[in-house]
Amino acid sequence: FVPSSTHNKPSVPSPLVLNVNVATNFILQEFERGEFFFPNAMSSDENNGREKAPRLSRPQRKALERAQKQQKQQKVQQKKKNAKHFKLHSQAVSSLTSQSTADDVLRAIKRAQNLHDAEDLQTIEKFLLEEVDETFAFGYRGSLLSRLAVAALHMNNHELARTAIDVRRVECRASMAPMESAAIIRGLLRVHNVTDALEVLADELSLPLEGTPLSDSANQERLKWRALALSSMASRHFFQGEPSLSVLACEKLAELGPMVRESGLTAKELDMPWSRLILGASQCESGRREGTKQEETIEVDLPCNLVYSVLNAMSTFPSDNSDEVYERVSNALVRRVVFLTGAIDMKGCPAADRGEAAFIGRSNVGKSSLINMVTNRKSLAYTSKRPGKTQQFNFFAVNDKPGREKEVKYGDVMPGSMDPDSFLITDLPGFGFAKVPEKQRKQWADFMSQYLAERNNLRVVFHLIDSRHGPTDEDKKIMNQVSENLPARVNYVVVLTKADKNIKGAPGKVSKDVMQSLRTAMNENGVGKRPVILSSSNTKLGRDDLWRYLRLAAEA
Ligand SMILES: Nc1nc2c(ncn2[C@@H]2O[C@H](COP(=O)(O)OP(=O)(O)OP(=O)(O)O)[C@@H](O)[C@H]2O)c(=O)[nH]1
Ligand SMILES: [Mg+2]
Repeated sequence: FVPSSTHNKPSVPSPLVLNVNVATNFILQEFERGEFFFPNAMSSDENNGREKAPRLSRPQRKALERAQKQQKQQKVQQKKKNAKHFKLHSQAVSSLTSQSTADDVLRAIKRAQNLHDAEDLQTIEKFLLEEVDETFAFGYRGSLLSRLAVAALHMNNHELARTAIDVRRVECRASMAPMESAAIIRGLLRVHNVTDALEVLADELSLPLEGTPLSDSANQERLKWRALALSSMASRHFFQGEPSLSVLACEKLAELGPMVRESGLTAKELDMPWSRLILGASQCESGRREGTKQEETIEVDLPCNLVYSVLNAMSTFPSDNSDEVYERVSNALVRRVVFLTGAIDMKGCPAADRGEAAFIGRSNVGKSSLINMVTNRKSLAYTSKRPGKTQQFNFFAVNDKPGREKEVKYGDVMPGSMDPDSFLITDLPGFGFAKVPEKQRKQWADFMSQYLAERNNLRVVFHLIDSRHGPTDEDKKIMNQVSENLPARVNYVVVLTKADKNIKGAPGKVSKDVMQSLRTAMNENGVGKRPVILSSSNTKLGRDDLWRYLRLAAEA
């Protein structure tokens, strides 16, 4: 209030008095308004500072002030910059810095995905691409990028996903985990980007790794995740009604199966979702039968029933003999089955209007039981402890038109037609049973040779042999007959039965001696190398193998 210059001029007192008065008035006014600021209330530091100030020269003081100001400005700018790039909406992790942990980033990604916060996701991407290098989070940057890609796909941000995938592949290749590739593939499939999914599969999950055996743990890991990625592909498209892509995935799985076996991975370690795949395939198939429009993205030959594609892939993999899976297979492949007729000669056979599979073998070897097993019915074909139960050629129709049994029983004429995968099963009387009169035995034998040679819709003959005893003389005769008369279009398959009763302490296996005598008999009687299936109607062993051949009848 009092200009310092006035102190230097004591010769003029009146303005000073005046000024003091004015000042007092002003103070009082301000006080009344409650806005007064006491000069004495200033901190002693400030006062001291004022007193100390003269120690620096003016240019020095100014320079100091400038430097301080600049420093302050820089700090503010840095803060602003950080806030612009890496400040997140997320409260759990509100900003990312190079000191953040992988867990922080992961939490931020998850939160952004859950909240559909596109801005946060972009901020995290910028952070991962621009702020940190490969040393960040102990080398987990690649994993974070793959998680980011998955989140981006969830939010339909394809561009961001692509960048994350590409950068990961180029900069973090060494640390890429197969599990992450599989997750990315799943993400890509979810948004219908099959092209990219196949590309990731080919680039990141190809096999085998150079110079390493398949049993190597890195190869095993890849095998496992490649298999799971392919199953995701198959399952997703089955459920979406796009069978061609699923069939393609199943074909790739079937190629992978033998490698998986070679690697030593077990069914338990793989934990393949076969049950779900079969469910998907059968749902897709029923849509197909009902004429629901199905998307065809690529050119692939579809089987007569999509379940066969899954089955084909499944049979190349190590099996865990899951009842649930087998149940689903039979229920999907045998939706209806009906006894058509019994025949004692060629005239009595039903129309040869679809493929056919026959079960032949010695009396009591388990033919009727095996038919019940593959069709998942308890007593479709009658079985008995007493040999000679089946006394005629019994014909069963699988997946015939609905209501076919009414036609058979009452002669009604039903509308509709059989399904594309319909086929016939023939249960034959057993040979070699002494109690059957000679004349009847001769009649059956003649009928059988005629049937094998002339039944032109026949596609597969299962020759059943007891796995405990090996081939009998009667079996050898059949082999001879097959080699001489069976047309080339018919597949001949040997089935070893009752494996559950086999070798004490090692049920489900067949003894070397039996196997040796079988191979010798096959060679000596002209059938040579043919498929041999080990089966048991009790434990359902061999069911998927049997179905691989039944498929030939269904597809005829
Ligand atoms: N433990 C065991 N017993 C079986 C198996 N398959 C069949 N059997 C039994 O073997 C007996 C004969 O079975 P069938 O299925 O009637 O045999 P089949 O070949 O049809 O006999 P025929 O009609 O006389 O020619 C029955 O008592 C069945 O329960 C099997 O895999 N394991
Ligand atoms: Mg029988």
